[in-house]
Amino acid sequence: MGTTLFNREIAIDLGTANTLVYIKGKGIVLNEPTVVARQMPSNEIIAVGNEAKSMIGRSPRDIEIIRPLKEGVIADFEITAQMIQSFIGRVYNMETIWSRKPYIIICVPSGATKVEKRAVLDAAKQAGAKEVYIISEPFAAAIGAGLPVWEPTGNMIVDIGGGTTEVAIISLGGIVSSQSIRVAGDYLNEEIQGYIRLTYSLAIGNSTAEKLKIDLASAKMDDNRGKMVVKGRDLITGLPETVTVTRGEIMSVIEKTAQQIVSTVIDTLATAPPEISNDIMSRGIILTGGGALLDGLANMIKKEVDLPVFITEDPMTSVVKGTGEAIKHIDYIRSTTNIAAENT
Ligand SMILES: Nc1ncnc2c1ncn2[C@@H]1O[C@H](COP(=O)(O)OP(=O)(O)OP(=O)(O)O)[C@@H](O)[C@H]1O
Repeated sequence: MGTTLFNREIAIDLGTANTLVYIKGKGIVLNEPTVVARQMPSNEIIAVGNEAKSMIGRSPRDIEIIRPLKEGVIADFEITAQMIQSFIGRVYNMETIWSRKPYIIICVPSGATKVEKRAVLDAAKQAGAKEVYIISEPFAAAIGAGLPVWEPTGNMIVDIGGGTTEVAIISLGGIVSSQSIRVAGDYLNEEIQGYIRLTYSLAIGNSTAEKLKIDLASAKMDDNRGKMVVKGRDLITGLPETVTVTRGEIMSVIEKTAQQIVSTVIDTLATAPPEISNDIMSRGIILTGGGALLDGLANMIKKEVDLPVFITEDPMTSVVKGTGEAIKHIDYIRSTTNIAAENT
Protein backbone atom coordinates (compact mmCIF):
# COMPACT_ATOMS: atom_id res chain seq x y z
CA MET A 1 0.00 0.00 0.00
CA GLY A 2 1.28 3.51 -0.76
CA THR A 3 1.54 6.38 1.63
CA THR A 4 -1.95 7.77 1.00
CA LEU A 5 -4.59 6.17 3.13
CA PHE A 6 -7.54 8.23 1.83
CA ASN A 7 -7.41 10.82 4.62
CA ARG A 8 -8.61 8.37 7.18
CA GLU A 9 -5.56 8.64 9.38
CA ILE A 10 -5.94 9.56 13.02
CA ALA A 11 -2.93 10.18 15.26
CA ILE A 12 -3.35 9.74 19.01
CA ASP A 13 -1.08 10.79 21.86
CA LEU A 14 -2.47 8.57 24.58
CA GLY A 15 -0.87 10.24 27.60
CA THR A 16 -1.07 9.54 31.30
CA ALA A 17 -2.37 13.05 31.92
CA ASN A 18 -3.86 14.15 28.57
CA THR A 19 -5.01 12.52 25.35
CA LEU A 20 -4.69 14.43 22.09
CA VAL A 21 -6.11 13.49 18.71
CA TYR A 22 -4.87 14.80 15.38
CA ILE A 23 -6.52 14.23 12.03
CA LYS A 24 -4.59 14.74 8.81
CA GLY A 25 -5.73 17.90 7.10
CA LYS A 26 -7.53 19.17 10.23
CA GLY A 27 -4.82 19.38 12.90
CA ILE A 28 -5.45 18.81 16.61
CA VAL A 29 -9.16 18.06 16.98
CA LEU A 30 -9.24 16.95 20.61
CA ASN A 31 -7.16 17.67 23.71
CA GLU A 32 -8.68 16.39 26.94
CA PRO A 33 -7.60 14.85 30.24
CA THR A 34 -7.19 11.06 30.28
CA VAL A 35 -9.97 10.64 32.82
CA VAL A 36 -13.19 8.59 32.85
CA ALA A 37 -16.18 8.68 35.25
CA ARG A 38 -18.09 5.47 35.86
CA GLN A 39 -21.43 4.89 37.56
CA MET A 40 -21.32 2.14 40.14
CA PRO A 41 -22.45 -0.60 40.48
CA SER A 42 -23.63 -0.68 36.83
CA ASN A 43 -20.10 0.16 35.54
CA GLU A 44 -21.66 2.45 32.94
CA ILE A 45 -19.35 5.21 31.69
CA ILE A 46 -21.05 8.53 32.28
CA ALA A 47 -18.33 11.05 31.38
CA VAL A 48 -14.97 11.15 29.63
CA GLY A 49 -12.23 13.80 29.40
CA ASN A 50 -12.88 17.35 30.66
CA GLU A 51 -16.30 16.51 32.05
CA ALA A 52 -14.92 13.54 34.04
CA LYS A 53 -11.95 15.59 35.33
CA SER A 54 -14.27 18.30 36.65
CA MET A 55 -15.89 15.63 38.86
CA ILE A 56 -12.64 14.70 40.65
CA GLY A 57 -13.00 15.22 44.40
CA ARG A 58 -16.63 16.26 44.00
CA SER A 59 -18.41 13.07 42.98
CA PRO A 60 -20.90 11.09 45.08
CA ARG A 61 -19.74 7.70 46.30
CA ASP A 62 -21.47 5.77 43.54
CA ILE A 63 -19.46 7.56 40.83
CA GLU A 64 -15.92 6.32 40.39
CA ILE A 65 -13.34 8.57 38.72
CA ILE A 66 -10.67 6.59 36.91
CA ARG A 67 -7.35 7.51 35.33
CA PRO A 68 -6.93 4.48 33.06
CA LEU A 69 -3.24 5.10 32.36
CA LYS A 70 -0.62 4.97 35.06
CA GLU A 71 3.01 5.89 34.52
CA GLY A 72 2.60 5.96 30.76
CA VAL A 73 1.00 2.55 30.34
CA ILE A 74 -2.53 1.21 30.28
CA ALA A 75 -3.59 0.22 33.78
CA ASP A 76 -7.23 -0.46 32.90
CA PHE A 77 -7.63 -1.91 29.44
CA GLU A 78 -11.45 -1.94 29.16
CA ILE A 79 -11.82 1.65 30.28
CA THR A 80 -9.01 2.81 27.96
CA ALA A 81 -10.66 1.14 24.97
CA GLN A 82 -13.99 2.77 25.81
CA MET A 83 -12.32 6.15 26.31
CA ILE A 84 -10.56 5.97 22.92
CA GLN A 85 -13.84 4.92 21.35
CA SER A 86 -15.61 7.89 22.92
CA PHE A 87 -12.92 10.34 21.76
CA ILE A 88 -12.93 8.93 18.22
CA GLY A 89 -16.71 9.15 18.22
CA ARG A 90 -16.45 12.86 18.86
CA VAL A 91 -14.01 13.62 16.05
CA TYR A 92 -14.74 11.04 13.36
CA ASN A 93 -17.93 10.63 11.42
CA MET A 94 -19.36 7.59 13.19
CA GLU A 95 -22.06 7.04 10.58
CA THR A 96 -19.36 6.03 8.15
CA ILE A 97 -16.89 4.42 10.58
CA TRP A 98 -17.88 0.87 9.66
CA SER A 99 -17.45 1.46 5.94
CA ARG A 100 -14.48 3.83 6.28
CA LYS A 101 -12.60 2.49 9.27
CA PRO A 102 -9.77 4.83 10.28
CA TYR A 103 -6.07 4.03 10.29
CA ILE A 104 -4.82 4.90 13.73
CA ILE A 105 -1.25 5.74 14.61
CA ILE A 106 -0.68 5.91 18.31
CA CYS A 107 2.40 6.55 20.40
CA VAL A 108 3.65 4.59 23.40
CA PRO A 109 6.56 5.18 25.81
CA SER A 110 9.89 3.90 24.49
CA GLY A 111 10.12 1.45 27.39
CA ALA A 112 6.69 -0.14 26.72
CA THR A 113 6.79 -3.93 26.73
CA LYS A 114 5.31 -6.07 23.98
CA VAL A 115 2.32 -6.79 26.20
CA GLU A 116 1.77 -3.09 26.85
CA LYS A 117 2.01 -2.31 23.11
CA ARG A 118 -0.43 -5.10 22.41
CA ALA A 119 -2.87 -3.58 24.93
CA VAL A 120 -2.69 -0.18 23.17
CA LEU A 121 -3.14 -1.84 19.80
CA ASP A 122 -6.14 -3.88 20.91
CA ALA A 123 -7.73 -0.85 22.58
CA ALA A 124 -7.49 1.14 19.32
CA LYS A 125 -8.76 -1.82 17.28
CA GLN A 126 -11.70 -2.22 19.62
CA ALA A 127 -12.42 1.48 19.08
CA GLY A 128 -13.01 0.79 15.37
CA ALA A 129 -9.60 1.09 13.67
CA LYS A 130 -8.92 -0.73 10.43
CA GLU A 131 -5.23 -0.88 11.19
CA VAL A 132 -3.17 0.42 14.08
CA TYR A 133 0.44 1.52 14.00
CA ILE A 134 2.62 2.20 16.97
CA ILE A 135 5.35 4.80 17.22
CA SER A 136 7.60 5.43 20.15
CA GLU A 137 6.78 8.59 22.07
CA PRO A 138 10.22 10.26 22.06
CA PHE A 139 10.52 9.64 18.33
CA ALA A 140 7.14 11.32 17.77
CA ALA A 141 8.17 14.15 20.11
CA ALA A 142 11.38 14.68 18.14
CA ILE A 143 9.47 14.87 14.83
CA GLY A 144 6.98 17.24 16.47
CA ALA A 145 9.84 19.41 17.73
CA GLY A 146 11.09 19.75 14.14
CA LEU A 147 14.36 17.88 14.74
CA PRO A 148 16.10 16.42 11.68
CA VAL A 149 15.33 12.84 12.76
CA TRP A 150 15.94 11.32 9.32
CA GLU A 151 19.47 12.76 8.99
CA PRO A 152 22.74 11.21 10.20
CA THR A 153 22.93 13.60 13.17
CA GLY A 154 22.50 12.85 16.87
CA ASN A 155 19.48 14.58 18.43
CA MET A 156 18.54 14.31 22.08
CA ILE A 157 14.96 14.76 23.21
CA VAL A 158 13.78 14.83 26.82
CA ASP A 159 10.00 14.46 27.08
CA ILE A 160 8.73 15.19 30.60
CA GLY A 161 5.11 14.05 30.63
CA GLY A 162 2.62 13.22 33.35
CA GLY A 163 3.70 9.64 34.05
CA THR A 164 7.12 9.25 32.46
CA THR A 165 10.18 11.20 31.43
CA GLU A 166 11.61 9.79 28.24
CA VAL A 167 15.17 10.57 27.27
CA ALA A 168 16.13 9.47 23.76
CA ILE A 169 18.89 9.94 21.24
CA ILE A 170 17.67 9.81 17.66
CA SER A 171 19.54 9.61 14.36
CA LEU A 172 18.73 8.30 10.87
CA GLY A 173 15.07 7.64 11.63
CA GLY A 174 15.71 5.45 14.64
CA ILE A 175 16.34 5.53 18.37
CA VAL A 176 20.05 5.09 19.07
CA SER A 177 19.51 4.82 22.80
CA SER A 178 16.79 5.73 25.24
CA GLN A 179 15.77 5.56 28.87
CA SER A 180 12.41 6.04 30.45
CA ILE A 181 11.89 6.86 34.11
CA ARG A 182 8.64 6.99 35.98
CA VAL A 183 9.54 10.39 37.37
CA ALA A 184 7.54 13.22 35.78
CA GLY A 185 4.64 15.61 36.45
CA ASP A 186 2.47 13.21 38.49
CA TYR A 187 5.45 12.20 40.62
CA LEU A 188 6.11 15.88 41.35
CA ASN A 189 2.50 16.32 42.52
CA GLU A 190 2.94 13.35 44.88
CA GLU A 191 6.24 14.72 46.19
CA ILE A 192 4.57 18.07 46.88
CA GLN A 193 1.68 16.33 48.69
CA GLY A 194 4.23 14.38 50.77
CA TYR A 195 6.17 17.53 51.63
CA ILE A 196 3.03 19.40 52.77
CA ARG A 197 1.92 16.38 54.82
CA LEU A 198 5.28 16.07 56.57
CA THR A 199 5.93 19.77 57.08
CA TYR A 200 2.44 21.03 57.97
CA SER A 201 0.54 17.82 58.90
CA LEU A 202 -1.87 18.84 56.17
CA ALA A 203 -3.50 16.58 53.58
CA ILE A 204 -4.00 18.29 50.20
CA GLY A 205 -5.57 16.90 47.01
CA ASN A 206 -3.73 16.18 43.77
CA SER A 207 -5.19 19.23 42.01
CA THR A 208 -4.04 21.54 44.84
CA ALA A 209 -0.54 20.04 44.58
CA GLU A 210 -0.61 20.55 40.82
CA LYS A 211 -1.65 24.19 41.27
CA LEU A 212 1.20 24.75 43.74
CA LYS A 213 3.62 23.24 41.23
CA ILE A 214 2.40 25.20 38.21
CA ASP A 215 1.86 28.54 39.94
CA LEU A 216 4.96 28.62 42.13
CA ALA A 217 7.51 27.18 39.70
CA SER A 218 6.48 29.20 36.66
CA ALA A 219 8.33 32.08 34.98
CA LYS A 220 6.14 34.66 36.68
CA MET A 221 7.89 33.77 39.93
CA ASP A 222 11.49 34.75 39.36
CA ASP A 223 12.53 34.96 42.99
CA ASN A 224 11.67 33.46 46.32
CA ARG A 225 9.00 36.01 47.21
CA GLY A 226 6.22 34.04 45.52
CA LYS A 227 3.82 32.31 47.87
CA MET A 228 0.44 30.65 47.77
CA VAL A 229 -2.20 29.93 50.39
CA VAL A 230 -3.53 26.37 50.23
CA LYS A 231 -6.44 24.65 51.92
CA GLY A 232 -6.34 21.10 53.19
CA ARG A 233 -7.33 18.83 56.06
CA ASP A 234 -5.35 19.03 59.26
CA LEU A 235 -4.16 15.50 59.94
CA ILE A 236 -4.22 16.00 63.72
CA THR A 237 -7.56 17.75 64.25
CA GLY A 238 -9.25 16.47 61.08
CA LEU A 239 -10.53 20.00 60.41
CA PRO A 240 -10.04 22.22 57.34
CA GLU A 241 -6.90 24.33 57.64
CA THR A 242 -4.90 26.77 55.48
CA VAL A 243 -1.14 27.22 55.19
CA THR A 244 1.10 29.53 53.17
CA VAL A 245 3.65 27.79 50.97
CA THR A 246 6.57 29.63 49.38
CA ARG A 247 8.20 29.21 45.99
CA GLY A 248 11.45 28.32 47.76
CA GLU A 249 9.78 25.30 49.39
CA ILE A 250 8.37 24.05 46.09
CA MET A 251 11.69 24.59 44.33
CA SER A 252 13.45 22.44 46.89
CA VAL A 253 11.00 19.61 46.17
CA ILE A 254 11.48 20.08 42.42
CA GLU A 255 15.26 20.01 42.76
CA LYS A 256 15.35 16.29 43.61
CA THR A 257 13.26 15.49 40.52
CA ALA A 258 15.49 17.66 38.33
CA GLN A 259 18.53 15.74 39.57
CA GLN A 260 16.93 12.41 38.64
CA ILE A 261 16.17 13.69 35.14
CA VAL A 262 19.71 15.05 34.75
CA SER A 263 21.22 11.70 35.83
CA THR A 264 19.10 9.96 33.20
CA VAL A 265 20.29 12.45 30.54
CA ILE A 266 23.91 11.80 31.52
CA ASP A 267 23.45 7.99 31.57
CA THR A 268 21.83 8.08 28.12
CA LEU A 269 24.65 10.25 26.73
CA ALA A 270 27.21 7.86 28.17
CA THR A 271 25.77 4.97 26.15
CA ALA A 272 25.91 6.82 22.81
CA PRO A 273 28.68 6.33 20.24
CA PRO A 274 31.28 9.17 20.37
CA GLU A 275 30.18 10.83 17.09
CA ILE A 276 26.63 11.05 18.35
CA SER A 277 27.73 12.43 21.74
CA ASN A 278 29.72 15.10 19.89
CA ASP A 279 26.63 16.08 17.88
CA ILE A 280 24.63 16.44 21.08
CA MET A 281 27.38 18.40 22.86
CA SER A 282 27.20 20.99 20.12
CA ARG A 283 23.48 20.85 19.28
CA GLY A 284 22.23 20.61 22.87
CA ILE A 285 19.09 18.90 24.14
CA ILE A 286 15.45 19.61 23.50
CA LEU A 287 12.93 19.59 26.35
CA THR A 288 9.29 18.88 25.64
CA GLY A 289 6.11 17.53 27.34
CA GLY A 290 4.04 19.39 29.95
CA GLY A 291 6.93 19.29 32.45
CA ALA A 292 9.00 21.47 30.11
CA LEU A 293 6.58 24.31 30.96
CA LEU A 294 7.87 24.24 34.50
CA ASP A 295 10.54 26.92 34.22
CA GLY A 296 11.91 26.11 37.64
CA LEU A 297 12.60 22.55 36.50
CA ALA A 298 13.92 23.55 33.06
CA ASN A 299 16.34 26.05 34.62
CA MET A 300 17.64 23.48 37.09
CA ILE A 301 18.25 21.03 34.25
CA LYS A 302 20.05 23.78 32.30
CA LYS A 303 22.29 24.49 35.27
CA GLU A 304 23.16 20.87 36.05
CA VAL A 305 23.57 19.35 32.62
CA ASP A 306 26.12 21.79 31.18
CA LEU A 307 24.77 21.58 27.62
CA PRO A 308 22.63 23.99 25.64
CA VAL A 309 18.97 23.30 26.54
CA PHE A 310 16.05 24.37 24.34
CA ILE A 311 12.33 24.11 25.00
CA THR A 312 9.96 23.26 22.13
CA GLU A 313 7.49 25.87 21.00
CA ASP A 314 4.39 24.12 22.32
CA PRO A 315 5.56 21.32 24.64
CA MET A 316 2.13 19.80 25.32
CA THR A 317 1.32 19.21 21.64
CA SER A 318 4.65 18.20 20.11
CA VAL A 319 4.03 14.45 20.56
CA VAL A 320 0.67 14.42 18.78
CA LYS A 321 1.94 16.75 16.05
CA GLY A 322 4.92 14.45 15.51
CA THR A 323 2.66 11.39 15.50
CA GLY A 324 0.49 13.09 12.89
CA GLU A 325 3.55 14.05 10.87
CA ALA A 326 4.77 10.43 11.02
CA ILE A 327 1.67 9.45 9.01
CA LYS A 328 3.63 10.68 5.98
CA HIS A 329 6.13 7.92 6.69
CA ILE A 330 3.55 5.25 7.40
CA ASP A 331 5.32 2.61 5.32
CA TYR A 332 8.46 3.18 7.35
CA ILE A 333 6.60 3.14 10.67
CA ARG A 334 4.82 -0.04 9.62
CA SER A 335 8.10 -1.73 8.77
CA THR A 336 10.02 -0.58 11.84
CA THR A 337 7.35 -1.45 14.37
CA ASN A 338 6.35 -4.77 12.84
CA ILE A 339 2.82 -3.85 13.70
CA ALA A 340 1.41 -4.93 10.36
CA ALA A 341 1.99 -8.50 11.44
CA GLU A 342 0.24 -7.82 14.73
CA ASN A 343 -2.77 -6.36 12.91
CA THR A 344 -3.78 -9.74 11.58
N1 LIG B 1 1.79 25.19 32.65
C1 LIG B 1 2.34 24.10 33.18
N2 LIG B 1 3.44 24.19 33.94
C2 LIG B 1 3.99 23.10 34.46
N3 LIG B 1 3.54 21.85 34.33
C3 LIG B 1 2.45 21.70 33.59
C4 LIG B 1 1.79 22.80 32.97
N4 LIG B 1 0.74 22.33 32.30
C5 LIG B 1 0.75 21.00 32.49
N5 LIG B 1 1.77 20.62 33.27
C6 LIG B 1 2.11 19.26 33.73
O1 LIG B 1 2.43 18.47 32.60
C7 LIG B 1 2.08 17.12 32.85
C8 LIG B 1 1.36 16.55 31.65
O2 LIG B 1 2.18 16.66 30.52
P1 LIG B 1 1.83 15.91 29.16
O3 LIG B 1 0.45 16.26 28.71
O4 LIG B 1 2.96 16.16 28.23
O5 LIG B 1 1.86 14.40 29.69
P2 LIG B 1 1.23 13.09 29.07
O6 LIG B 1 1.62 13.00 27.63
O7 LIG B 1 -0.22 13.02 29.36
O8 LIG B 1 1.99 11.98 29.96
P3 LIG B 1 2.96 10.78 29.53
O9 LIG B 1 3.78 11.28 28.38
O10 LIG B 1 3.78 10.52 30.75
O11 LIG B 1 2.06 9.65 29.21
C9 LIG B 1 1.22 17.11 34.11
O12 LIG B 1 1.96 16.53 35.17
C10 LIG B 1 0.93 18.58 34.37
O13 LIG B 1 0.92 18.86 35.77
